[in-house]
Amino acid sequence: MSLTTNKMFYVSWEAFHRATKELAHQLLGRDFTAIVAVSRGGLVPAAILARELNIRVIDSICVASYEHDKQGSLRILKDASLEDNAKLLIVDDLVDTGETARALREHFPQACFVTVYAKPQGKPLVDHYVTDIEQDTWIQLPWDMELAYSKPLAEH
Ligand SMILES: O=P(O)(O)OC[C@H]1O[C@H](OP(=O)(O)OP(=O)(O)O)[C@H](O)[C@@H]1O
Repeated sequence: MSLTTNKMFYVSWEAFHRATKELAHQLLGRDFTAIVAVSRGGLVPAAILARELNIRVIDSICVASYEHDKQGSLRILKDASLEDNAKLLIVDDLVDTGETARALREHFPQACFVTVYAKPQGKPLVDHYVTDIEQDTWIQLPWDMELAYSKPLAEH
């Protein structure tokens, strides 16, 4: 993910849960036998989708992006042990530039790739998503935030 402006989209746990359940509605009736969560961001939506769609075989692929010289490529720290096939559901929280999604699509060409949030650049790479987010907006996910005191407006 890259932050180019300070536009923020704050997501509460409830909002994230609701959006992921909407994603589950889109996928209902499809015959998925297993989920691969893209760690780390995909772990939470993968758990929610597994519950809603009654999928009990869950695996993960652990990735990190190269930050300097090899920008754009992805390092696989741990691969999934499940074989690529059309009944495999690959889950991530969001698609931004699409670099992660592109690499995962190459890795799992037959699988269905879904995210909860999608920015315009990455959107064409996902099969299903729920919420559009502008490219220059940073998505603040609930596990990256905590409750904090907010000063009354009159005191600002
Ligand atoms: O479309 P892209 O530009 O590739 O960005 C999307 C990726 O970025 C986030 O992961 P992040 O790199 O923040 O790692 P993390 O999930 O382990 O925190 C997110 O979970 C996606 O996997």
